[in-house]
Amino acid sequence: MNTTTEERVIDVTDLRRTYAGGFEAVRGITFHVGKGELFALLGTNGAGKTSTVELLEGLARPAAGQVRILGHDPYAERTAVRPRIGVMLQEGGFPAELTVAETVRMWAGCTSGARPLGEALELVGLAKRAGVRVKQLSGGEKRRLDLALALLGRPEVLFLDEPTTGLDAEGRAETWELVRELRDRGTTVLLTTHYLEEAESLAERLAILHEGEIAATGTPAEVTASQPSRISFELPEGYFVGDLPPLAGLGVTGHDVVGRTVQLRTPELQRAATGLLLWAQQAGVELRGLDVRSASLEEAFLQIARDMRGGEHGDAHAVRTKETVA
Ligand SMILES: Nc1ncnc2c1ncn2[C@@H]1O[C@H](COP(=O)(O)OP(=O)(O)OP(=O)(O)O)[C@@H](O)[C@H]1O
Repeated sequence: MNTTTEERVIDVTDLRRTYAGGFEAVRGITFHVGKGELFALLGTNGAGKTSTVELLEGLARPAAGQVRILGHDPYAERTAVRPRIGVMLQEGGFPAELTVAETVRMWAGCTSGARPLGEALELVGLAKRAGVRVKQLSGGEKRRLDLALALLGRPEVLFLDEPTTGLDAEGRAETWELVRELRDRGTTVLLTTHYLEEAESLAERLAILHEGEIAATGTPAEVTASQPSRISFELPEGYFVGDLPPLAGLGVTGHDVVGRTVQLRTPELQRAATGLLLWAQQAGVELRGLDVRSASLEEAFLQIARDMRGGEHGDAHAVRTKETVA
């Protein structure tokens, strides 16, 4: 997305975060998110997602670099930024003895222009659970309560940290629908998630973090396009791999054979599939179990993580403590 500096609701430049002991969890990342855009931050465990999001939320000060949320420094200008953002943390940590309604009312007391209780609960499908104590909620219901609280002040910018963890398929779909509606009404959303299909389905753009750096960024289609597509099929009776047309000539860059199943990898899906099907037609054979597909975001993610591990350093990560120095 080509946004001017004024349109950038989230603007991150060469951001770094260092913990006590000198461990650098965020190593100079740059990205921006425009108004009404949904941007996903993905990464393996320990990649630096939470460390980054905490800087964006103004909970810690960067070691270097700059964050601007709605044009303000979220750490130094917290009072200007806080009322305009909604934060859904990974662990809500509500008092267990309070009911859902009491929890929302308590939160509303600290939120300017809070939505009415009924509206907040309706939004996340908890209206019928208003009188239930928090300790009796399921994991998924607690996530919805987290979301209701994040949405209470009608935020312009919404930070969602693993919003659908613990939700069943239906709950996840409902949350996705709600997040889409909020985005369509102009809310800017920064999402971190372990569910790659969640990012694929919701995000206009995303960044894959690995060891504190951005390993890949772009639209989901751009990120997956960087990975080879796959064609798999069963070798026809009486045929061997050597009987196939020359694979390099079809733009195939790699292949595996397991039993009689062949899997081809290619960055030129149309060329490879056409060549293979023409060959099958001319040979008068059927390619049973034929499956032709572009890389999924999940495959791209796993491949990027593997590639990055190839150039690993490791030692610098061994020594670290749990205190923030910056
Ligand atoms: N307070 C801290 N002190 C020292 N190191 C920390 C601290 N918090 C996080 N780290 C380290 O920083 C790195 C990034 O952690 P972070 O929690 O940001 O990753 P993440 O991408 O959010 O991971 P996950 O998906 O597991 O939540 C990890 O190696 C982690 O061990």
